[in-house]
Amino acid sequence: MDGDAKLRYFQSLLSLGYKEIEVSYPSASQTEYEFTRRLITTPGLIPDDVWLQIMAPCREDLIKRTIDSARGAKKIILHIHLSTSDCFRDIVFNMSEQETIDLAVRCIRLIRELTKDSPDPDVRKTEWILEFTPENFQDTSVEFALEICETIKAVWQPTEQHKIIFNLPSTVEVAMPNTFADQIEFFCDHITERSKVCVSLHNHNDRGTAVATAELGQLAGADRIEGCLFGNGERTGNVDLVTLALNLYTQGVNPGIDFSNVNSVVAMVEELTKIPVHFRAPYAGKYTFCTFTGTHQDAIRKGYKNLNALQKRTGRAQKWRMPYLPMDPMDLGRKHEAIIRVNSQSGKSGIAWLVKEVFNIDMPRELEIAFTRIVKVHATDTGLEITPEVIENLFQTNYMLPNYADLELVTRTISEDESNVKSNEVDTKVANEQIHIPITSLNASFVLNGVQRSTCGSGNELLSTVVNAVKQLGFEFELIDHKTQLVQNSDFDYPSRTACFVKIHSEKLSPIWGVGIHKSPIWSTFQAVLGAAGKLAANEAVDRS
Ligand SMILES: CC(=O)SCCNC(=O)CCNC(=O)[C@H](O)C(C)(C)COP(=O)(O)OP(=O)(O)OC[C@H]1O[C@@H](n2cnc3c(N)ncnc32)[C@H](O)[C@@H]1OP(=O)(O)O
Ligand SMILES: CC(C)C(=O)C(=O)O
Repeated sequence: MDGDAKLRYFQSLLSLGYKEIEVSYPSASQTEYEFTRRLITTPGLIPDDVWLQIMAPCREDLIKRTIDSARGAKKIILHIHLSTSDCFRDIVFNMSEQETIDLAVRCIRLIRELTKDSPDPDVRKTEWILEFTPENFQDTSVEFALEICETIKAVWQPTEQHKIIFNLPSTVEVAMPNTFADQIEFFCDHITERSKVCVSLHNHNDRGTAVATAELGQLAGADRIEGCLFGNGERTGNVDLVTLALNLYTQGVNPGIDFSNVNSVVAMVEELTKIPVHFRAPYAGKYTFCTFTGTHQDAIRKGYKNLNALQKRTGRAQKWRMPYLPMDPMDLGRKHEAIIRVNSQSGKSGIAWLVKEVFNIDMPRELEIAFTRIVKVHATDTGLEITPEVIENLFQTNYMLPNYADLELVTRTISEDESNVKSNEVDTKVANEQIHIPITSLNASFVLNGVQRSTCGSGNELLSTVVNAVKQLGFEFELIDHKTQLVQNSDFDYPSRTACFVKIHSEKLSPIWGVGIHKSPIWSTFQAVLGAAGKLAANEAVDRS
């Protein structure tokens, strides 16, 4: 990242709520040094309660340069690292334990002189905290780690107000989380002047257990954890701070970090680091709140129904209790609509969910089963995910009039029976199951696919009247089932619409469904019956040929 990108990243971390941010390795390059200077010298970039952390190896020349980069800062955590494991001491440094301690002591003495003991009052105005990392702590004998930390503490002389940070890393993760936790517990129990020590963890993910290791280490006594958003870092990365924070959140502990718009955090990190966040990353992945399989979709649909019913009954928000979804996606600024994804392994619940999203209708159970068969054949044939657009297309093609939206009512005369319901009441009256609107005759003119047609029919009530009117157009069929439903998108959706579901069959062919949706119950019934009759006739024609 260049300076501008680093600045944006820094500001994003601030807005999420982080208070200790490692911003640079000033001795590594001019870019790192200048970025540190830019943060410190640009007024207003660093809030008063935020600590800048800067990092250096245990080398005098590089430490001097690092401290120089911090001139004028209010609060600095100076982070020095030196490996303590046998493997690194032998192979990389060729130093004994005593030589390693001696090097550390020399460097900490130098740091004291250049910071809190400096003769320059301006340097002493900075609040200095020393952080020391015995690198490869997990692979270091815990006795030696303690010995070097005790020695460093004695040289630095921390206070309770400005504790020394001992940052104990699994630099390369080489053991199970419980083993690491035992090492941390031992360290916490044996380090002296514990109230002047902040025990910090720094976990890498080589065994894929960085989160578990950090959490167990914290339970074992650690006070602080270092990590990166989405686990970026060398090799398999550092511990993922997003997961750590939201794991706390889901246990009812406020992590003090705001991920209420997690998608924007993903976008920021992906843009600046050019490293994508995995689709299945905990909490933040694109698929985290998507379910592809039928039984999961069914359970979640029931979960939402249950939650909504409880909320309606009690008039207040309910505790999150949802199969398969560990937290409410809304808490992360994510949407419920994204939850159901349908493919060839989905069942009727997921498909019904999408139909509800697209048309706002609850299909009768038998129609759900019939439509699921159609969708699954399509999903298997194409091998693709079923999107709302595909659902809309399949549903219309199979159950609705072609271009049903173009079906225009030209004229309609209605005669009513003795109960004398006024005609404008008829249009707004809706029943949830069977509709019994007392219409006994109907003259309908309509335009379908650009062709003007008209028909008339009579019966005992709306449904039989419409069925007869459609039969007058030359269709032969018998009505088997019929349901009507109110379709209301929102409180403002007035007048509401009616969905009509009919199932018909003929002597030769198996049953077929038709669906109509219109603000007039008469017209939605007409659409449903005409749509099903037309489809049945088309199937018969195919059957004959
Ligand atoms: C576990 C971690 O992630 S620690 C963080 C690591 N981060 C970085 O290294 C980023 C910045 N690093 C750099 O810019 C450079 O490596 C520098 C400036 C630190 C050193 O650069 P150079 O002097 O050119 O050496 P180089 O990059 O080859 O590093 C290896 C040298 O550093 C020494 N070294 C490695 N770690 C440390 C340490 N913690 N303390 C002191 N010396 C160290 C090695 O022993 C080796 O010394 P040698 O040349 O005498 O054998
Ligand atoms: C320098 C330290 C903190 C480190 O990155 C590690 O040991 O993993």
